[in-house]
Amino acid sequence: MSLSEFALIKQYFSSVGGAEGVALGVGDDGAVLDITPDKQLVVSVDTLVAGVHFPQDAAPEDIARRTLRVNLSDMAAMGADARWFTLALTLPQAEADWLQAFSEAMAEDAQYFGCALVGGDTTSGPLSISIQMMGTVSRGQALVRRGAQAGDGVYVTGTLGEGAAALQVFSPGCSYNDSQREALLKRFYRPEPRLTVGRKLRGVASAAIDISDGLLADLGHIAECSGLGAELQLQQVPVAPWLTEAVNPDQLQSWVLSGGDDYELCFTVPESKQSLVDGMIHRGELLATRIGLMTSEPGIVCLDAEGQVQTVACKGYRHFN
Ligand SMILES: Nc1ncnc2c1ncn2[C@@H]1O[C@H](COP(=O)(O)OP(=O)(O)OP(=O)(O)O)[C@@H](O)[C@H]1O
Ligand SMILES: Cc1ncc(C[n+]2csc(CCOP(=O)(O)O)c2C)c(N)n1
Ligand SMILES: [Mg+2]
Repeated sequence: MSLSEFALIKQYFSSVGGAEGVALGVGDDGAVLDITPDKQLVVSVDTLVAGVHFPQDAAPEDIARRTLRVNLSDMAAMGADARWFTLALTLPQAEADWLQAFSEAMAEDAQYFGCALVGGDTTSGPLSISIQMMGTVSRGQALVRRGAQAGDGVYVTGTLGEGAAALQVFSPGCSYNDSQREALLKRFYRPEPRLTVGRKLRGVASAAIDISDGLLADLGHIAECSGLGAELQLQQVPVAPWLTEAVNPDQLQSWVLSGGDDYELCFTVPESKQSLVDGMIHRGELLATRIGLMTSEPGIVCLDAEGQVQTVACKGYRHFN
């Protein structure tokens, strides 16, 4: 029987680390490593494979921006300042035009987000791009998945569902109009890594993760790592109004809760900090919405507007499922 992505990692790789200087190893959005008495290095790696993470015929500039931003999203989830990255590129062929467009877009985004390419590896084979991202935080300031406590509020940045909705644009017979299509493609290829939010949440959030696999799956990681569960108020989960109008409610709910590819942050806040966070949201300093509560009972419970428990079938994207 084939193992799922997470069972595989747990069985074969979760106990390989554990050396001196490893403040946090396998199991979070990035590892946290002690480098100086007051600074820690945050490291993560994410691979994008043609046909799995983006369409085979995607433009080189789109692939470059998406790959960099998806990796920056893990730094945001850790509350880290992104600093340096390496690039491992596997290409079916070396085409000058493709490489020019890819490298120009990557350089432009790297400059915009304040990180620098410092090395990599180039091989021939099916199109696949890996970025290893390195960032820094002051010691003890990294946001981690395991820090939530029962009673903490659950929040999410931005809006959810557009990542999954964008996949329809790549299918024949897609029913979006031109401006919707454009907005979804932008969202898919240029997700906004929530680096500023991550920084603001240092010392405030008790746990954080970025939503790559879907809200239920990724909030599930915070819950599991913290030995807790969560209650989600479904009607509070933020969705772009135009998407609510354009898509049938069942389809929309599945995209919002389980679609993935949103690259927003989900984070938890202890009660003592909630008025601070709610004030920041109210003043427009933090683009986030409170969507639920951490509970001591394991599992994620979804509640509808009447407080009734709703069963949601698909929990999120998994490789090898
Ligand atoms: N082959 C591996 N060896 C060691 N650790 C791994 C391996 N694959 C994944 N991990 C670790 O397992 C955890 C979960 O990995 P995963 O790729 O799901 O990260 P994520 O941040 O949740 O998702 P995403 O890759 O979409 O950002 C991370 O801590 C990651 O570093
Ligand atoms: C062409 C195409 N088909 C499907 C998807 C959906 N998808 C693929 S991997 C993934 C989870 C995040 O990946 P990982 O866990 O590897 O970071 C999601 C939601 C896509 N993005 N592109
Ligand atoms: Mg992540």
